[in-house]
Amino acid sequence: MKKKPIVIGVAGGSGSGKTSVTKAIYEHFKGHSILMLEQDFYYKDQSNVPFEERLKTNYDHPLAFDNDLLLEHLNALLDHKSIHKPIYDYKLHTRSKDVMLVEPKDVIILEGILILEDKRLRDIMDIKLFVDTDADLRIIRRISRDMKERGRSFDSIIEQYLSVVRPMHNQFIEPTKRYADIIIPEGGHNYVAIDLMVTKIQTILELNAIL
Ligand SMILES: Nc1ncnc2c1ncn2[C@@H]1O[C@H](COP(=O)(O)OP(=O)(O)O)[C@@H](O)[C@H]1O
Ligand SMILES: Nc1ccn([C@@H]2O[C@H](COP(=O)(O)O)[C@@H](O)[C@H]2O)c(=O)n1
Repeated sequence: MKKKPIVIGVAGGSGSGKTSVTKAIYEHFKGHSILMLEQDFYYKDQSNVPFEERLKTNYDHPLAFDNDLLLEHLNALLDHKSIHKPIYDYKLHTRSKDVMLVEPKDVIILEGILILEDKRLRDIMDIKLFVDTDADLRIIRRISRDMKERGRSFDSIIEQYLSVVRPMHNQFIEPTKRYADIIIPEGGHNYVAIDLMVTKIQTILELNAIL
């Protein structure tokens, strides 16, 4: 009988370095049986909402996400079935028309600002990480990334940060730190924490292979 895949959750504030940590772990096992599932790709579809309205959506509130679909997909992968993962477009603020076929794998890394907020998701995770980075570093990283990669202006990033991102972080994201098994300071360049995670995953995979 096939072993249940290992699910690792990587949470943390926007700009904390979640994606960098996730990619570092993923790269280590690349070519092996591992996949990444980004909660951001499961923002609710807004293709029927006018663009001007999409600009006003609160993307840092738990209700912005379609966690039901995320859960459905996770359960399918745990059942060794493939899924059609949505693709998210940060410039258009909605899902793209395309989807991505994702085959089931032995290790699933689930990454997102609010993945530890939903008990249903927490209960599926074998290891829960929280990437913990000070707010000043997070906003500096976010400005740089959102201007380069997400088509945002400096003014729009600051306005969104002060009105939504910061208060939602304090209300919903920061409190989920208490659910984490491991807290990783500073994110993507914390090679000690990344190496520890890689070793842990390797051990679980080796045990699964012999048991
Ligand atoms: N430890 C770090 N030091 C400096 N920059 C970092 C570090 N970790 C991540 N970054 C950079 O900060 C930005 C946001 O990181 P990212 O991993 O996308 O964060 P998140 O997924 O939590 O929003 C990226 O441009 C990334 O290259
Ligand atoms: N249309 C959107 C959707 C999301 N965001 C912001 O993305 C952040 C989460 O992604 P990270 O990679 O930074 O974790 C979240 O804080 C949203 O504000 C957005 O700006 N526009």
